[in-house]
Amino acid sequence: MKSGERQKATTEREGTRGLRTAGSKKQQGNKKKQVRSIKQLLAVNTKVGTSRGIRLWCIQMHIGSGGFGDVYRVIDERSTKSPQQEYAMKTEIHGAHQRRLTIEKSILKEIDAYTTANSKTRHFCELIDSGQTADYSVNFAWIVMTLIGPSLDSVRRMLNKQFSKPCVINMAVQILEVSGKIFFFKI
Ligand SMILES: Nc1ncnc2c1ncn2[C@@H]1O[C@H](COP(=O)(O)OP(=O)(O)OP(=O)(O)O)[C@@H](O)[C@H]1O
Repeated sequence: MKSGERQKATTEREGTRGLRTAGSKKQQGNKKKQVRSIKQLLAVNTKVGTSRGIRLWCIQMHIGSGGFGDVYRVIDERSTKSPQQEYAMKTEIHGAHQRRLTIEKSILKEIDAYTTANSKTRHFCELIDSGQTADYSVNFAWIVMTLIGPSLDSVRRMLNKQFSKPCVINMAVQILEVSGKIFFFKI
């Protein structure tokens, strides 16, 4: 992340009030989840933004967590659009894996530049905003991107592990298309 982008975040909450500890008893059942339980999630209505940013992101809900970050549904509190457009914010607590979000951000930027220049169908999330905050007891870096639907895995579970044949073919075509693009980007 460039130094100019390392702006101090503005928040409407102070101290650690915007944070809550992640993990229920069930979540603490295995080793991976035990690691997650000591991390903290941002509470609903927490505001995150940069001092020079036009947008102020308001946390709506925690969508899920990956190996190195948490993902939230957010809206831009300063937007006058109605209905409010929803986005996804991925956060990363500063630590051993910090560079993963930086790498993800540069990949999204590169893809953005390509898709804008070539007006190609999107298969990737658009990078909307990014920043870093030190306003809470834990520092975290964040990116805001297009909000997409639930993962294929959760849809599969919702459908009792049954996809129709046309659906499978449609998914296969899209996966091949996106694989071709990833190859093009040499990611
Ligand atoms: N742009 C997005 N819109 C909606 N949900 C998202 C978005 N990005 C990620 N998610 C969801 O957030 C959760 C965590 O995603 P994340 O990308 O952090 O980890 P992952 O892909 O599951 O694993 P890994 O850490 O190995 O990349 C997943 O349930 C994913 O479906």
